[in-house]
Order: sequence, then structure tokens, then C-alpha cells
Amino acid sequence: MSKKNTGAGLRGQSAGQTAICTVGAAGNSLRYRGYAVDDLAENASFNEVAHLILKGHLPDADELAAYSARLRALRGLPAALKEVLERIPASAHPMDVLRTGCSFLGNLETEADFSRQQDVADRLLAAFPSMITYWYRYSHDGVRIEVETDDDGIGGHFLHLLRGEKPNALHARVMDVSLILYAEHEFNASTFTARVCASTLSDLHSCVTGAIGSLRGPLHGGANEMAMAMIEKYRSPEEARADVLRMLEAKEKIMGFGHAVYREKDPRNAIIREWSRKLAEDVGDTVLFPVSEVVEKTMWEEKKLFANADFYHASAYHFMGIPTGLFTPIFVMSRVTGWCAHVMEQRENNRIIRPGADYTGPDPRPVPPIDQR
Ligand SMILES: CC(=O)SCCNC(=O)CCNC(=O)[C@H](O)C(C)(C)COP(=O)(O)OP(=O)(O)OC[C@H]1O[C@@H](n2cnc3c(N)ncnc32)[C@H](O)[C@@H]1OP(=O)(O)O
Ligand SMILES: O=C([O-])CC(=O)C(=O)O
Repeated sequence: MSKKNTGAGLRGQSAGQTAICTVGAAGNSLRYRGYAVDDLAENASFNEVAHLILKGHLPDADELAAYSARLRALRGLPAALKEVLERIPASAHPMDVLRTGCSFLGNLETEADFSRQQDVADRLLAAFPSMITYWYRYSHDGVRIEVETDDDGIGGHFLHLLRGEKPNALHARVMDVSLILYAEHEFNASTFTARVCASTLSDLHSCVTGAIGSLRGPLHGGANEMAMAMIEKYRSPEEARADVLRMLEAKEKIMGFGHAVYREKDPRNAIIREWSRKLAEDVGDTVLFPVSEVVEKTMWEEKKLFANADFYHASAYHFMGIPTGLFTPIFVMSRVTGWCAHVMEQRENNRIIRPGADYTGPDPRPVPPIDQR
């Protein structure tokens, strides 16, 4: 089913070097600085993974305690940013809110020079959950929430702000695992956007703002909410199967399936599927999870297309009561680690990214006088 590696989409071409992550280097593996994502999802917290990606190594117990305390202390939002967030209507797309929030913070806390890049990265990591929930609760419920909590994990903190109470252990852990799975993925579209921006020696807020714009699209991070929109339409697995077959016949794209790099499976899928199964049991679901399973089975049988990281995130987030519009912003809360690490890596050995293009336009010609056009 996969297309040949033509020049389109720069597929299969190396666009630089990285020491941060390998995607599919050994079969279907995903490794952050050499550690398999499965191993990290089983044995680490997201704060540890963020430290690994941003600082280059897994923290020891003291480093982790210090890093978690540091991130907790950076959760507050400046009054001017809260004012801006309050002016964004409830009808706005939450990804646009984060894009604006990130850009605006760049006016208040400008990265004056690159010696502060680690601080800016930590600040963005700590501030995104506050930004999105502050806007969401104000625009939807009319409340101005307190954005600082004592939750250790960023995922638990996000759920706490969204719901106004601490999440249970299951939900906090699923959020943590989800953030681990989404944290980093080599030269994907949004990270590459960040690196291109970094290569002009621009500031970190600009790089991350651009990356948010790239992640927003349905072919990239936006696929998790599109997958949700599809699966929630079905009342039974039979109905789901029939509609997927119809969509494939009509050559429609099924969001949450396929990948630009993996060819047989996405190693993150089995992990998030298992957590989604646990959540389905927890809420007593008898429709959404079986529907998801039949969509996955049908896609594989019919097209040899596999579920990517986004597909079971849809049902998992839904079972935790997270509004669909906030699915992709959660991706931002996690991938900001990868984006910032790549910006720093780009800056270490920079040359402006400026590829060539194969010209397909008209031959050289003179400009005709206006009355002869
Ligand atoms: C976290 C992430 O960002 S993961 C990706 C999230 N995105 C999605 O889930 C969106 C749906 N998937 C897609 O659009 C694609 O699979 C992408 C964008 C992820 C990868 O694109 P490509 O590398 O161009 O895909 P690939 O070369 O494997 O496609 C091969 C064929 O399969 C088809 N195909 C790929 N994915 C799908 C899909 N989800 N549904 C239906 N058909 C598909 C393509 O249309 C193509 O067919 P064609 O040759 O007739 O045009
Ligand atoms: O790598 C890609 O093309 C898409 C991506 O970011 C991911 O799968 O996490």
C-alpha cells in the first residue's frame, strides 16, 4: 500500500542529523536517546522523559525531585496573558489558542539570547496546560481558575485544572503514559518546522508557535480529534465496519491510520490501546472500544494500514471525559519537549535550512505591455 519514495514530501530523504530519537531504525522501534518508548512507558514518568529529552539524560532521584519542583513553580500565567486568553471566544479552535498563547508569551518573556534556552523550554512545558485550561474554563464555564496546583505530573495537573479536582491514579497514569508516547518523533512535520525556524537563528517562541501550526493539521496531530469524530458516529461495530468499507471504496482517508515512516505498525499503538481497554472497562463502555477494534481490524484486513499513535488516544481521552477539541493541545503539552530539544540541537551546529526546488513553470519570457495581456 505504501507509495514509492519519490521526492514528494521529502519522504525517505535525510534532512540532517539528530542524537535525540530514532524512528523505525530497528524495524518498528521508537527510541528516545537510545531508550525504547515501551520501556519508558512502563518504567518512567513523563517528567523523567522530558528531562531525558531536554537535558540529555535520565534524572537520578535528586535531579527528578528538583526538576519536578522547578516545573511546578513555572505554572503561573502573567496577567497580560490571562487577559488575552479571556478575549479568545469559546468557538476558537484550542490549537489556535495555544498558538496565540505561545506567541504572546514570547512578547512578555522574550528569549533575549540563547543562553536562556533551557529556561524557555521548561517554562513552555510548564505553562501550556495552564494556558489551555485557563482559556477553556473561562470561555466555557465563565470561571477564572487558579492555574497552580501541587500535582507532580503534568498530565495529572492538566486534568486537575480541567475538572477542578485531582484525577484518580488511573487517569493520572494514562495521561503520563500518553505524554511519554507523544514526546518526540525525529523529523516529523512540526519538529521540522521548528528546526527550519531555528535555522534562521530565530527565537524559541517563534519556533514553537510555528510547530503548533504544523501539528494542528489533520494529517499530523489533528488526526486524534478527527478519529474521535469518526468513531463516535457509530452505534455498533457492524455499523462501523460497513462505513469504513464505504469510505475506503470512496477513497476517503481514515484518520488515525498509516504513517510516513513506520511500514507495519506504530510501536505506540499497542500501549495506548491497552490503556484505552482498561479505561473502557473502568467506565463500562460497550460501544466505543469495540467500534475502535473493528475499525482497526477492517483497516488492516482491507488495506494493510495500521493504527498510529493517534487512533486509540481518541477513545482513551474520551473515556477520561476530555473534550475532543483538547486532544491535539495535549499533544502540544508533550511534543514541546521534542521541539525544544531539536531547536537546541539545530543551534549547536547550525546552517540555514534552504533546500532547492525542481522548477516546473514557464520558460523565460518578457513582460508584455499592460494593453497586450
Ligand atoms: C502522530 C502523527 O502525526 S501520526 C499521523 C497522523 N495522521 C493521520 O492519521 C492521518 C491519516 N494518515 C495519512 O494521511 C497518511 O498515512 C500519513 C499522512 C500519516 C502518511 O502519508 P504518506 O507517507 O504519504 O502515506 P503512504 O505513502 O504510506 O500512503 C500510501 C497510500 O495509502 C493511502 N493511505 C495512507 N494512509 C491512509 C489512511 N489513513 N486512510 C486511507 N488511505 C490511506 C494513501 O492515500 C496512499 O494511497 P495512494 O497511493 O493511492 O495515494
Ligand atoms: O513522525 C511523523 O511523521 C508523525 C509524528 O510526529 C508521530 O508519529 O509522532
